[in-house]
Amino acid sequence: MSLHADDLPAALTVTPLTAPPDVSLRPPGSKSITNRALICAALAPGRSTLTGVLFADDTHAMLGAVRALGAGLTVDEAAHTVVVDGADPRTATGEVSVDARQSGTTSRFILPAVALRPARGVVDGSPQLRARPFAPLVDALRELGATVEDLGAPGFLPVAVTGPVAGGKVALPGHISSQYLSGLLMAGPLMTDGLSVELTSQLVSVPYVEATTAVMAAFGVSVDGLRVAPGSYRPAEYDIEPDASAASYLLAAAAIGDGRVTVEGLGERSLQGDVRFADLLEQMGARVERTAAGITVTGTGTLHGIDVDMADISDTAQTLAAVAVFADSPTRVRGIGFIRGKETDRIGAVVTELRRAGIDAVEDADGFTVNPGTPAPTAFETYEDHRMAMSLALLGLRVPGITVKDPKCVAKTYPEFFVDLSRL
Ligand SMILES: O=C(O)C1=C[C@@H](OP(=O)(O)O)[C@@H](O)[C@H](O)C1
Ligand SMILES: C=C(OP(=O)(O)O)C(=O)O
Repeated sequence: MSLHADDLPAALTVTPLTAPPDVSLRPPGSKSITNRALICAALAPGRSTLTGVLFADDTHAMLGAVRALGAGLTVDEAAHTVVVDGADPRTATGEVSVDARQSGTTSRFILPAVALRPARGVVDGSPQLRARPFAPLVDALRELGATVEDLGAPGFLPVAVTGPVAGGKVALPGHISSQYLSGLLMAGPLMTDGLSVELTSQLVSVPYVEATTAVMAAFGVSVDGLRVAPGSYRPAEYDIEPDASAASYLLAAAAIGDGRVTVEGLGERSLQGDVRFADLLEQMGARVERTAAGITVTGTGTLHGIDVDMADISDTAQTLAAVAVFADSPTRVRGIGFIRGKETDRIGAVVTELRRAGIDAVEDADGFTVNPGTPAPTAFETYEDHRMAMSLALLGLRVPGITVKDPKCVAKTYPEFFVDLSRL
């Protein structure tokens, strides 16, 4: 049976490891970097070539979105390459519509870019995405001079936006999602007056904003503080590094399975904050080696619980919850109340599912506590959340009878997840 997301059954029982893993793997390209590079390339007049591209549901959503924006695309999935012929959206005509599917990044990055067009553009997504918060971005775009129509409940998708957006100064909350800020910054240089953002609350997911400014710099635009001067993007040849959030499952497997896993291509100069997940495994007792070429985690047979703020790297909180099950003391995760607004309420979901397996997990306003235990054979619900599926599957490496329902949901960011898991 193929373990690619397209071919998976309605429920998948994970085969426990029979020996400690000892492998070196290269996860697919970063979702976050792919979707940033696609936006910047689409806004850069001329031809850009992106290599190491992730092909998954979230990036297919972005490919469709930048096509609607006017970019020409030549896609070679087998070679992980996309050639982008960028176009200036400020000269576009005609109504467009974008289906962002389940993708937060696509929807939050494309909306400010669509607002650069002097014509109407509709942005919508799946029912799951329609339930995720958009109000701060809609409010900011209105303040910057765009017309935004609520086509559904105010503050949620779908919306229609008509530009051009003049730009200037805008106040933006930071505590709900960093994606609003990243999306505004990327459209910033094409706003008539440029853009200057003032955060009105503490920013979460900070490393993602650093990744945004790094990708913008590669396409010739610099961000000074949270200010972008009017200007233009330059086309570029851009190689996308592997996905650090995807890597968390593979590195966690080394710790859980008392083996050794190397993730290739995520060196010390990675743009992704989620590479710091390895630091947490180290704090728990695993051995970690970092080189320019990658990260190696070696399980030592002992894992201790930790108390950690994961506001910067919250996509790996569920991965940590799975590792914490096998520690010798409780793990407390803090600072991540905002992940209740992701694909699902991730705090509620992870606690509910661990408890379903007989693990004593406790929900808090801003995180959770996992008390270690031995999971019972369980069929886990996954809430259409790829990270629920990938994290809970890790339990099945150590104990028999772990089944993940709707495993296909990994297609959002990591269609080959179960293929790679089987290589352990
Ligand atoms: O900018 C990005 O690429 C992302 C930012 C994070 O979202 P929030 O800023 O909403 O926490 C993260 O969870 C998401 O998977 C990707
Ligand atoms: C939260 C996530 O994605 P997004 O917000 O881009 O939909 C994720 O990939 O875990």
